[in-house]
Amino acid sequence: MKDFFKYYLPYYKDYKLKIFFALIGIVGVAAGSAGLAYIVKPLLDQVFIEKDQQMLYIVPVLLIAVQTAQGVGKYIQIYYTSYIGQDIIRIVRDKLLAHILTLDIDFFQKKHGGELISRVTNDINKIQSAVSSQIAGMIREILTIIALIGVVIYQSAELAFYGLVVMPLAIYPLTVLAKKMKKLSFKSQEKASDITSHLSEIFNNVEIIKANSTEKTELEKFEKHNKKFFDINIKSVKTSELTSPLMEFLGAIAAAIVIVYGGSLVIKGEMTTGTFMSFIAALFMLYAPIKRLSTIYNKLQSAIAAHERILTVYEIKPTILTGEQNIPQKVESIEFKDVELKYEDFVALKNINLTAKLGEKVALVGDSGGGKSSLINLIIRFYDTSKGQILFNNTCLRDICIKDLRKNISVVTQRVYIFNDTVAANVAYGEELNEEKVIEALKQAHAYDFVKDMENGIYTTLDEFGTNLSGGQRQRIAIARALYKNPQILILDEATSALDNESESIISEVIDEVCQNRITFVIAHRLSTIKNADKIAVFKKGEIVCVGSEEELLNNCKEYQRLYNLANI
Ligand SMILES: Nc1ncnc2c1ncn2[C@@H]1O[C@H](COP(=O)(O)OP(=O)(O)OP(=O)(O)O)[C@@H](O)[C@H]1O
Repeated sequence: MKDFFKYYLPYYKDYKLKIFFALIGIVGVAAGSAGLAYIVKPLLDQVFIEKDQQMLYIVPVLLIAVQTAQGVGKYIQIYYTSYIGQDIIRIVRDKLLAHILTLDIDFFQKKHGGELISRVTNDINKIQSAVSSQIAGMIREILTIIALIGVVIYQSAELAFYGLVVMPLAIYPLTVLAKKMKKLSFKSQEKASDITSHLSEIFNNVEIIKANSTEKTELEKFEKHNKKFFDINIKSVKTSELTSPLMEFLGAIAAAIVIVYGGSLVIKGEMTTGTFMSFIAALFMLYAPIKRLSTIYNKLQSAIAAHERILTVYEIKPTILTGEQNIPQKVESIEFKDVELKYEDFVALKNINLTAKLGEKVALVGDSGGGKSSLINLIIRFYDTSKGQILFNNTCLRDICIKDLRKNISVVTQRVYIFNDTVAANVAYGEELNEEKVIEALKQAHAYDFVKDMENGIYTTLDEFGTNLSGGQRQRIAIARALYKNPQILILDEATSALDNESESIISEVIDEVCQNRITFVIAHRLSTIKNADKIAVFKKGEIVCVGSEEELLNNCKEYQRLYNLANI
């Protein structure tokens, strides 16, 4: 718990004035509670026993005053503590996402998107109440306890001893319960994250689920996760709610002792009824904040568990580190020298030697799993080589600033990402929007003809999945986006494989046109797309087995001949 508070303490320094107001509120609540207990004495002794007329009016006024102090105090405290808590959590959430976004692509491929969403939402929400209302609650309850103990001791130090002696007895069982709560919270958050993961998987794959009629199977899987989540939460309720009866039991024992001992003092005339009643009121009122304090302590365990889960994300550091140099003004060549790539222990590429020159279109072909996409992963530095070097002119790729590198590379994949925004914003994604440049890029991609006929031209809003476009149109928007950047390196990864023959031939023409003045890599399953390639590299089991023009390969490369024959069956 100490570590938890130490971690969040620096965040509070920007809220000094707000903390001050919150504290005033907290003091108001604590003083109000103590005042209420104290009023019992003049009410009984002076109003009821001594029949003091003046006090008859003073006591109710005092009562209204202390209740108002308590109410206003509570309002002020809740407003300011919530403000501080929400704002800290906003910053923590931004910071966590900023960190996650610096991590390697490998991290995202291994982690479920849903799990990450759960960290950024569920886990952080758990911390929110801890850094705001629970901390304030703790301070408030502690102050209230101190104030009430003050009243109790002031009324009778001797009785106070009997009333409070049972308190230390509560410490051990409460600590055991808190430990159990922390474990359960950890498990509960894990389950919550399983649920978000599963939900995001279902919604992302809904087309496959419906097409295969597996709604029931998916629902059953979900129900299992949901039931486990329920079981753990019920266990948590069982544990945390034990605190209350435990405290009530101990409170009753204390009250019983006080009644027997204090009652005998009143009977003997050694204590006034008012003092006794004020004492017993303070004692009863005292057990409520103690009970609340232990509940807060339990809830804090769940925040601590969430915090520990978040810390594990912070412990992961990016391994793909940026270089300092800018990408060459003109990339004349990209050279792979004895390159090897490992995914953990699996060697996906080995002995790769390949050169691509300015103006060239280099095609990568080969069986599925041959290593074509892995080569692209290296160029855009999603992964780093485990051996060998990649040179841009004479500059080592690792020495180039990643941001600058990616600014100069455009990738078009088979899966087109459309954002829920206008055509123009989709084309200019990540860059400043320039209308003329958007139109130019759309024209180059042979997309302007259909875009200008849309309802609002380039300002027509596309939906997230691009469902108001055909597959070929989506692909052309993606090519326009790639060209808008005017990249030095253009990568087309299976960009035409999802298209029908007509769309494919249009896109292939577009690709031929846009290859000039840059280096282009094309991965294609259909060999027809790469007929005009300057160079074809044939991949087999992670190695390049032949490189050459189509004609050369048809004459000399058995693997290419095999692929060619397969394609022409
Ligand atoms: N992120 C990864 N982690 C571990 N292994 C991977 C990863 N990406 C690819 N692989 C493995 O590396 C090998 C090469 O994969 P790669 O995607 O480069 O092949 P490819 O030639 O592009 O295949 P396809 O034509 O099917 O896209 C495969 O065996 C694949 O399972």
